[in-house]
Amino acid sequence: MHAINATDITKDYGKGRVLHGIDYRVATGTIAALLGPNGAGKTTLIEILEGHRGRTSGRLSVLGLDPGNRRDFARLRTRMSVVLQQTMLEPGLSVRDILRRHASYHPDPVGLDEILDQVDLAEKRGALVKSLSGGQLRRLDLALALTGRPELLFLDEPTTGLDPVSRRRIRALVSGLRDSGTTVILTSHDLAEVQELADRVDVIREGSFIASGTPEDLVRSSSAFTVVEFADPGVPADRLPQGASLVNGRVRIHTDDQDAVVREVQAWADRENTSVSGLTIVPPTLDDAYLAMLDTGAEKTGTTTGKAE
Ligand SMILES: Nc1ncnc2c1ncn2[C@@H]1O[C@H](COP(=O)(O)OP(=O)(O)OP(=O)(O)O)[C@@H](O)[C@H]1O
Repeated sequence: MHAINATDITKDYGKGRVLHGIDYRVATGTIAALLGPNGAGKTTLIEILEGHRGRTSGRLSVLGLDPGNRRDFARLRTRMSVVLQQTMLEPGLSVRDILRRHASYHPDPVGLDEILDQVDLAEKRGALVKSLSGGQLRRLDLALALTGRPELLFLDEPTTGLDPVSRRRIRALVSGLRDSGTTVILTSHDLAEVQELADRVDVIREGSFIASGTPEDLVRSSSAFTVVEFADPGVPADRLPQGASLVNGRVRIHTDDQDAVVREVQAWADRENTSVSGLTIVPPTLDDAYLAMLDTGAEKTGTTTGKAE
C-alpha cells in the first residue's frame, strides 16, 4: 500500500519548468525524507502532494485521493496534517484551549493529557501561547498536527530550534508514528536527523530525483569516503603511508576500501618498525554522501572526527 503514488508529475511556473516528470511512491507507515538544495523543487512538490498547489501534468494519488480535485482535497484535509516551520497561533489563547478547540474539529482526537505528554508540554497546559519559547511553540505545533490522528503527516524541519532533550523526544515520537501506521514526509536540512529517522530518502535537484533509497543505500552508493585514522607514531611526514595526511596529531587516510588500507597500514608499520595505536574507521555519513552526490565542488568527502582538515 502506498500513501503517496505520483507518476510523471510536472510543474511549470510561467514558461519555466521546475518539476520534470517526478515519480514518487511512499509506502504507508514509513518515514520518507525529501532532500535537495535551495530551489530544487522540494516545496513545490510537497505543496502539490498536500493539494496546496496545482500540478501541470501527471497522475497523483494521496491516501487514495487526488489532492488536485476539490472534493478529494476536502476529504484529504481531515486525514493529513502539515507542520510548517512557522505557524501562526492566537497569542492570547492557552495551550489547553487551543488544543481543545483543535480536538473539536476531529471525530476521534487524541486526549489532552496524552498529547501534552507526548510533546512534553504537560507543565505548560495553562500557559498562554504568547508566553511560550520557540521550542515550546514547535512542540505545540506538533501536538496540534497529531491531535486528529493523521494518516499522513508533512513535517518541515521538526526539531529546528529545540534543545537536545526535546529534540531526542520529538525524534522518538516521530519514529514511533510508524507503529501506528502514520506516513511521514520529512523535509530537513539536518541530515543526521534524516539518517536516524528516515526509511527512505529522495534527493531532488533542479526538479528531478537524482537519488532514492534507504539512507544506508545512499551512503553505500555514493562516492563519499571512509576515514581511517591512527595516532601519529612520530615518523617523518615523507615516510607516512601513501595518501596519508597528518591532522591534529592523527594520521588520516580517505578510502573506499578500508580493509585494504588497514592491511597496508599494518604492512607499513612493520616496515617502519613502528606500531599503530588508536586506529579508528569512520564510515561516511548521509551528510558526506549528500555532499558527494551534489558534487558541491568539494573533493570526495569523508566523515571527519570533528577536527579541522
Ligand atoms: N510561485 C512561483 N512562481 C515562479 N517560480 C517559482 C514559484 N515558486 C517557486 N518557484 C521557483 O521554482 C523553483 C523551485 O522552488 P521551490 O520553492 O520548490 O524549491 P525548494 O527546493 O523548496 O527550495 P528551498 O530549499 O530554498 O525552500 C525555484 O527556482 C523557484 O524560484
